[in-house]
Parts: sequence; structure tokens; C-alpha cells
Amino acid sequence: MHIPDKSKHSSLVLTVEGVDKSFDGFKAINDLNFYLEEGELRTVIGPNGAGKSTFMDLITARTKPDKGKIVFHKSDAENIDLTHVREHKVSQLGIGRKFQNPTVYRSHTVYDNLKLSLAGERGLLHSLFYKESKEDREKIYDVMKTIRLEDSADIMAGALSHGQKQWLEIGMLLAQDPRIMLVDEPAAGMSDEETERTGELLLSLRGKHSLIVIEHDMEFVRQIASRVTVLHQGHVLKEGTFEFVKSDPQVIEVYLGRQTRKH
Ligand SMILES: Nc1ncnc2c1ncn2[C@@H]1O[C@H](COP(=O)(O)OP(=O)(O)OP(=O)(O)O)[C@@H](O)[C@H]1O
Repeated sequence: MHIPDKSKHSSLVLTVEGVDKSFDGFKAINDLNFYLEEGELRTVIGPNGAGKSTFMDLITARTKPDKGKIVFHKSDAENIDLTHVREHKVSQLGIGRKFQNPTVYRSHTVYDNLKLSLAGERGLLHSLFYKESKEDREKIYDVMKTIRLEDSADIMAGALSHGQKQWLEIGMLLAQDPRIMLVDEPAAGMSDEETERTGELLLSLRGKHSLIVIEHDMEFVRQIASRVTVLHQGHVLKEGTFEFVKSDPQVIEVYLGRQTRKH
């Protein structure tokens, strides 16, 4: 396998190069090139059907590409070709994904949800009954603080607001110390205040984690974005600062000009 020359991009954590993926002859991903720096928060936008979810599926090995490479730069010496790794192994490598709809355990407390995530592979039953160490407890409280649910440790997850459930699920990812976090439309269905808090949360994770956030809500993108990738027909149409992509005629033509409402 050809490994990208990291001396040119000394702090890359993920390289996606020349990736194609077709479904029944339809090219959902078409010669996709994408580079993520360590600690970066990248926002990915694009019209419906642009290939955003498929892109996430490819990184997490849920879907295998027809061609191209997807490399996780675990360390200078360890570059892992994710196209040859199984999905559950990808998450063990430290690449975590949060889907659009929260999937917390509704009849368990906030604390126990985080405890379950911390336990990871140990299995649900074992995880519920295992006695967490002092370090585990500190970790759980750290995460609760980060997601601003430290006062809700004993609340059943099912009783949380939609926004709080989303934060808890982000916390459940954090409990597993991911190097790369993939976050799918975190602000969907949130109030303006929750949306802003979510932005603050994601911004606070920059540096400690590398994040790819798919989002439609342009106000939210404005809040969190330093670098934005615009996907269109499975390919990177434009990439740059929020101001750059927002005023790009092609981006306006294929995406922004067609946006009539907040999704
Ligand atoms: N498993 C599949 N089988 C067939 N076609 C698929 C499959 N997954 C995705 N596609 C097609 O690939 C294209 C890209 O879909 P994808 O869901 O990745 O786009 P998206 O940018 O995430 O869209 P949205 O914003 O609507 O979620 C779409 O035309 C979709 O219908």
C-alpha cells in the first residue's frame, strides 16, 4: 500500500484518496480526496444525496470502497488502511461515530449510560454489574462535566430533553477516548439555545479529538466551522473557511441557494 507522504502534512490523522463507491451502478462517492489534521474540527456540508453519510460509512468500514484508500495515521510509525479493517475494529482503533438520532439507554441513568460506554466491549450485562474503579468514576464525572450533565447523573436518560440526549450520546463516545469523532447532524431538532450549546461543546473538543461534523444548519456551521468541506455528487466541490464557501458561486448554486429552511 502506498502511504501518503506525511512530511508534507505532518499532523494528518486521516487520509482519504481517490475513493469511489457505487451502489447498483450509481456513483455515490466519486474520486473523493479528503485530509483531516490532528485535532481539527471539520464541518462537511452538501445537498441531500451528496454522499455525506456514505462518506462516514466508508471511514467506519460500514461500507467498503470500490477503490481508493482510507488511512488512519495512528502514529508516525503506524498507518492503518481502514479499507481492510472490520467495522467493530475501527471503533476499537479510536474512530467513533454518533448517528443523527440519539441511541441512549432510556431506562438507565446518565451515569450508567456513560459507565456502559466506558466498559465498551465487555457486554451489556457485565457492564451493568461491574464495579467501576475510582479512575472510571473520575472519568465519568469528567465527561458529565464536559457535556454539562454533571447535575443529572441520576436522571433516567429517557427523561432528558432531546438536546441533552444528544449531549449524552456525545459523552458516550467521549468515554471511549476516540481519536476521531464522526458526528452526524448534532443540531437537528434542537432549540436555538441547545444548538448554541452543542456548538460550544464541539468547539471544546477540538485539539483533544479530531472531529468531522456533518451539518445542514448554516447558522450552526458558522458557529463551529474553521474549515468547511462541501460535498457534491460524491466529490469535494469546495473546501475552505466558512466565509469562502458561503460566498462561492458554485456552492450557492448547488446547495445554499436551494436551502429554504433549517433541517
Ligand atoms: N445502500 C445504498 N444502496 C443504494 N443507494 C445508496 C445506498 N446508500 C446511499 N445510496 C445513494 O447514494 C447517494 C448518496 O447518499 P448519502 O446518504 O450518502 O447522501 P447524503 O449526503 O448523506 O444525503 P442526506 O443529506 O440526504 O442524508 C444517494 O443517491 C443515495 O440514494
